[in-house]
Amino acid sequence: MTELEINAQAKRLNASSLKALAEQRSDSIYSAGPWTLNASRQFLDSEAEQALLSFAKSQNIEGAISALFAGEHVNASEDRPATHWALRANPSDNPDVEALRVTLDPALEYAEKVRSDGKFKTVLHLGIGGSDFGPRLLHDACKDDYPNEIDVRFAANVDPLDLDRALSGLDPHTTLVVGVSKSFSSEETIYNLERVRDWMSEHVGREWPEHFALVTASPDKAKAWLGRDSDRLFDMPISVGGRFSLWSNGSLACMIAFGKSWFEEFLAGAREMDEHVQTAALTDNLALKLALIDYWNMTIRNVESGIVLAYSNALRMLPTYLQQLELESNGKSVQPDGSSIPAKSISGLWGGEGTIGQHSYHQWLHQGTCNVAVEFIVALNPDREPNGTRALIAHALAQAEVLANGRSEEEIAAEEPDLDPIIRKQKVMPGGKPSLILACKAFNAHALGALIALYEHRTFLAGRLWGVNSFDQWGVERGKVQAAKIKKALAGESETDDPITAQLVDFFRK
Ligand SMILES: O=P(O)(O)OC[C@H]1O[C@H](O)[C@H](O)[C@@H](O)[C@@H]1O
Repeated sequence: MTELEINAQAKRLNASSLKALAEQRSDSIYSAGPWTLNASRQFLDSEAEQALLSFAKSQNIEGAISALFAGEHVNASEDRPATHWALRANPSDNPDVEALRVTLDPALEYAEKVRSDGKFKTVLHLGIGGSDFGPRLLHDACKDDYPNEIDVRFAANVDPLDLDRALSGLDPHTTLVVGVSKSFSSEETIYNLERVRDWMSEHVGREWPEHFALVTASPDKAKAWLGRDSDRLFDMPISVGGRFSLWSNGSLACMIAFGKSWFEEFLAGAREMDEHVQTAALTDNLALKLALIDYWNMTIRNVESGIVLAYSNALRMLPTYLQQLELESNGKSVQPDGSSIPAKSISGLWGGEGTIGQHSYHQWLHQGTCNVAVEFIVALNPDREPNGTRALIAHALAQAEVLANGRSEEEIAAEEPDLDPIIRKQKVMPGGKPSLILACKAFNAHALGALIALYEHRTFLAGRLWGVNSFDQWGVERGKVQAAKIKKALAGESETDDPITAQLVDFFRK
């Protein structure tokens, strides 16, 4: 099956009504662990789905799943496996898996100790990118439902205000700083660590290293930074990419806040999803289903923007988290062998929290001219106040229905016969906007683990369909190099090559 043949399927379905297609596909419901996907409202029918599945097989999608879990070097450009899944695996006979799994033990033990000691009242997490988004998401998603007495704060940006805000009102004597950097060289993290070191040593003197726990794959750099060895240096395996690292000791701050059993529940949810992805038939594999829909919408149907709407206050950070996971993984245009990919890869991805966005950008979703695909994540907690919860569900379902079915001029005329015809035209909702609904009726750490693992596998499988290596990120390097040069120019120590940048440097220096 080629892309051309799939394109022919899209052409065939182009003029179809999404409402009619959805009614034909009302059995497009798939489950894995605590999550259920309703995928009815897509421009698909069984013939097109069959074509997509054949395409996936022609890309050896089954081989990709096996290769990931066999620890093959799926990250070709860095000649490494991608082993995030091993951190959540059951105890294993495979020594490589076991070696990764046990890297969590010292940090979990330390977390329990901090919890029982009671010395630290605040944990300040410093990291950026994959060393920040994951722990931030975990903390925000769980802080209301898991008993915790520790105030966890985050700072990531090199903008000094970020750390100023995080430090505001903190008592250094009861603060533990958790510094997370796989490379131990990200400028923002080192900058923030250095500022906090100064702040800490000003207040606690030579005891300052006792207030730091560092998580890294570069322990030598961390030791050099601390000026000594420490039993609070925790490992981040080199084969676990930054954006896949929330299963690692990178989540130490959350381990301390919520405890070992919480973290184990989180890992168990991911493990359940890993098992599903490895054992489900391709037709029922939730991660593959989502990857194929991404390929269909973004590559074949030219969707310009993928929108993730979290109908869950607990998951309000999810769109930001997914931007790194999906765009850093698949925002590429070259295959591992150096040749260009045959077609367009992932579209832009953004989103927000429902119902908040309904009072903002949903106008654009409903009546704008962009080709969008929307994803509703409805994650419920049965213990919450029922009227609000019912309203939350109703709004998610209403938005999905209106996006798909729209409201025609005839319908408006029948419902509002006295309406000025000019206004009537402006009230038309074109509809035909596909969406997915991913729902969980009892959201907790287990469900969160399953959800993130699902997105990881979807990202990897979609990357395979697009022909890219989802585990490297060469595109982020050049800007860092240029910034280092420009910083010198801003300090008056050198010139910049680019005339426009030089002009701007001049502007900021005056
Ligand atoms: O954990 P670190 O080595 O500090 O890296 C932090 C982040 O920065 C890099 O630029 C990458 O884009 C991310 O993938 C990574 O997660």
